[in-house]
Amino acid sequence: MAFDDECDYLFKAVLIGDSAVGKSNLLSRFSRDEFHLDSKPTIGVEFAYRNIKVGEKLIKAQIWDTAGQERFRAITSSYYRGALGALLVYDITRRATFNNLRKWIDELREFGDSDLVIVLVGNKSDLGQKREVAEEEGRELAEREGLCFMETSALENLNVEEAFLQMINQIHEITRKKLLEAKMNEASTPSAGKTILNLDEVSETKQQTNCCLR
Ligand SMILES: Nc1nc2c(ncn2[C@@H]2O[C@H](COP(=O)(O)OP(=O)(O)OP(=O)(O)O)[C@@H](O)[C@H]2O)c(=O)[nH]1
Repeated sequence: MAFDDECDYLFKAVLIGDSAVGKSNLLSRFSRDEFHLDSKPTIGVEFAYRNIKVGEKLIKAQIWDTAGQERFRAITSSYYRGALGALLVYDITRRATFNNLRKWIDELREFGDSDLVIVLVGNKSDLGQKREVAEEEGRELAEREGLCFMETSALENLNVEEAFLQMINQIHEITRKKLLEAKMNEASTPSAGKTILNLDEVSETKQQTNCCLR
């Protein structure tokens, strides 16, 4: 997490998944409300920003998109460095992209932060007649792996906002807890008599639990 002048927090999040599952279109839909039927494979890394208000705080989400194709991918470790969230995307009309999720989850666990918030996304839900992966299969995998889950359509703009916001809200929640823990640690050291804890903030944090918090 970082800070800049215009916003309270700057979060980095990443998009991953096989080629042509719709990562770039999910990002363009979320950041600019655009969709491209003829989008070209991503080469290297691209990113986009969007400002979101969560409670009283203004969050700037910086979202990175890289190629699904191995030969076009940027160096993996730097792609994940500093990321607090990830949208892991497959295409509900191509089972191979679902079968490959194991590889992506292993990569996330290897290179990602231990607190990384991961939302599993089954994209192209508008193509129901070509479906090869049942919604239930996505949900079960997500439950087994402790991830959030959502089916989306970048084309029809279904659940796109929700998927990103779910990730951003979870990141915000985890960050708040960490800041609070740091404050409490500070308060419990003898030299930190000046730190005043806001007990409303503590109880509010305790009450908020949801599927992504592990
Ligand atoms: N029907 C439908 N097509 C989609 C949807 N999202 C993306 N597409 C199409 O799928 C193709 C690939 O989309 P991209 O967004 O470029 O996929 P990507 O995952 O970024 O691909 P790489 O850059 O190669 O990793 C394009 O032809 C898009 O128009 C969707 O929700 N529904």
